[in-house]
Amino acid sequence: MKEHVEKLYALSSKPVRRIVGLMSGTSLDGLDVALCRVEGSGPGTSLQVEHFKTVPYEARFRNEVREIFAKRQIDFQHLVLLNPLIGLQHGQMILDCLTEWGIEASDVDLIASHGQTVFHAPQKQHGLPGFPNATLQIGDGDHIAVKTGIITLSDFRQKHIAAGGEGAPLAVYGDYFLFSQKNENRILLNMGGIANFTFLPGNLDASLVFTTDTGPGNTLIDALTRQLYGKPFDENGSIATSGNIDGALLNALKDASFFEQPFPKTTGPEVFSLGYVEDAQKRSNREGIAPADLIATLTQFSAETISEAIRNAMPEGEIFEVYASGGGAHNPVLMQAIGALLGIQIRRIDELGVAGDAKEAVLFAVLANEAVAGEATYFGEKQGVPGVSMGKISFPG
Ligand SMILES: Nc1ncnc2c1ncn2[C@@H]1O[C@H](COP(=O)(O)OP(=O)(O)OP(=O)(O)O)[C@@H](O)[C@H]1O
Ligand SMILES: CC(=O)N[C@H]1[C@@H]2OC[C@@H](O2)[C@@H](O)[C@@H]1O[C@H](C)C(=O)O
Repeated sequence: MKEHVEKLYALSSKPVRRIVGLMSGTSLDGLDVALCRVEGSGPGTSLQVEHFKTVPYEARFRNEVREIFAKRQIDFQHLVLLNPLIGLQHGQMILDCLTEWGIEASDVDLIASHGQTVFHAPQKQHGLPGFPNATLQIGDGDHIAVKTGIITLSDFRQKHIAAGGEGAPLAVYGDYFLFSQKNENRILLNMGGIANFTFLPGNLDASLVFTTDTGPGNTLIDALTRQLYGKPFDENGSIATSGNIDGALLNALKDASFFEQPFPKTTGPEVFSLGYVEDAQKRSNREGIAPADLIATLTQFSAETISEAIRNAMPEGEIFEVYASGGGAHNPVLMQAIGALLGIQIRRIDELGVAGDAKEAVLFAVLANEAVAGEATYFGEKQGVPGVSMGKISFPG
């Protein structure tokens, strides 16, 4: 309908847009909801997080998603049913947040919804000749738009693949626009289920900017803590602190083709799963390892693969700062191990004005802002994809 297109067109020239960014990550802990006030676009973007909340998922809902999450064989009907269900649930969660914050839905310009990744399959991972990079996020945008009455952009990753990427990480776009700083080389490290980082050169040269996954962040620590201790995660690294790192198992864990691949690269819990750990235990003859030693070793595995990736990305002798975000930034064992391996004090992204837990939701608000009001930004050869506009538009009526 013309009325919707006209509204969208008017949005593109508003001086300030109010955008709700949403992220539901691989940890399945909840929906991150960030209400952002965004001015300008591209390198001229300035953004303020007005409100942020992680709406926790109920155990039943989390288990429903786990039934299909990162699995090659699933009940197909279950996947089809979850697509609208997640859209509706996310829509309701947004409405509840807005009520809590005293904001009318009519005062929000856009919703930017990542959805829930259910399977990530870059070509380098699936290896099937003739098949492209692929990834699937569910939680349909039309349902969010109709439920909330707010124009919704969703399914951001497909355009990245269509333009030659692996569909992730998309962090580079938000990181470059919001956090680049002249004369400071920055690594923005996000440690969710999977860890990734963006390199932002202090000379602000967009063609040197790039972003990549490094491998597991918390996903293996979470999976084994769930299995061995019946807890969702190793709170404050207390289990890891009580265990010892096992060198033989650590070497077996690090012996995987993903770590040999050049940057940029992506992965997911499809690879870094319970089966991955069991296989490394078998190869290193550590099937009987004490639970705390296993958690300590998995924590060190994340820390070493993250630090080695950062080292490999930085030119020799170059000075840089690392700003951490995501749930892993709350794990002191992980943070200290990375700092020790890199020989620097790891800082937190919160110092740069955005709460670490909100950063990924904010990223999608930036991507939606770019789609509606931005110009093409060239990121050069290193990133491997052109500066495309991402996200599919759903009108509420
Ligand atoms: N206090 C804490 N101590 C240790 N770990 C923590 C703490 N708080 C959060 N975490 C870890 O952070 C995880 C959640 O991180 P986050 O929400 O950033 O991940 P995600 O966004 O779901 O994942 P991804 O970024 O891979 O999509 C938890 O599952 C847990 O492992
Ligand atoms: C396929 C997918 O959902 N990937 C996520 C995941 O979580 C962290 C890491 O793996 C990253 O590559 C990506 O998310 C962030 C938001 C990104 O695209 O930058």
